[in-house]
Amino acid sequence: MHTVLKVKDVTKTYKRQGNPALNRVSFEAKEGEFLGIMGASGSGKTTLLNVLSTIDRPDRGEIFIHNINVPKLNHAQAADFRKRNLGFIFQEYFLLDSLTVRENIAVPLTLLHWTAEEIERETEALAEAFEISSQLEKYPSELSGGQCQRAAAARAMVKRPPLIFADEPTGALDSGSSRDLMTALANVNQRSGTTILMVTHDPYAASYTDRILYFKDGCIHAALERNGQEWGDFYECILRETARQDKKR
Ligand SMILES: Nc1ncnc2c1ncn2[C@@H]1O[C@H](COP(=O)(O)OP(=O)(O)OP(=O)(O)O)[C@@H](O)[C@H]1O
Repeated sequence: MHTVLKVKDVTKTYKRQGNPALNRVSFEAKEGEFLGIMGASGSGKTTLLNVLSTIDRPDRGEIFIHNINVPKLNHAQAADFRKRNLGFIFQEYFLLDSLTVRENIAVPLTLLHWTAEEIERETEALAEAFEISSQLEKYPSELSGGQCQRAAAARAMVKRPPLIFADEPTGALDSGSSRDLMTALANVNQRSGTTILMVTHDPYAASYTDRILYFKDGCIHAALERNGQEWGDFYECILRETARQDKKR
């Protein structure tokens, strides 16, 4: 498997902050890997997502996405790089209210000037994968929160980017909607080979990943790997490790 993301010695200190928000962080993610990032509030997870996704720059260190050292990109190059290579899923869905679900999912492809046929094919394939085919002609205001988040996930994946960043995707969902989202996300991840890096406080959401990095004080403090475990066994491991990390705070 190729390495899609390589993070080497990444350090970031905000102005007027004594301690670094990220302190010499190094890790890799392989093609098709579903990687979870967990850790207490203030441990550096959002800062990590921001520097990896070219929204912010590290002070030191290297971040290679498909062999491109992204902190070296200028503003315009970074914007173009994001448009072509990265997908985003946030806790808030950020769907456009005036567009139908079909149009919302298609936005990234329209921006990349795909043909109408390609757009229709890919939009419908992703809608099916996220079980919202029957909602395609509706507007976001007519959907449940879970359906909105699955539409947002379909939009993030429709251009089949090599790397998706998900920031607390289940944060606003009830348990049933979380399960539907995570099941679909994990299925599409396995089928498409897209690498997903997901920040979450939710052990249930994390139980769908292949590996979890626990952050503390800007460093990777512990790691858990699924290693072929059944879902329930991995979920228990995560609950135990999360409790252990909470105690150490
Ligand atoms: N814009 C900023 N300016 C100054 N300090 C910041 C800024 N953003 C974050 N920090 C500090 O950097 C550290 C890491 O914050 P970060 O938001 O990355 O943590 P987090 O793990 O995402 O927290 P949460 O789970 O609450 O979102 C914290 O000490 C925080 O106070």
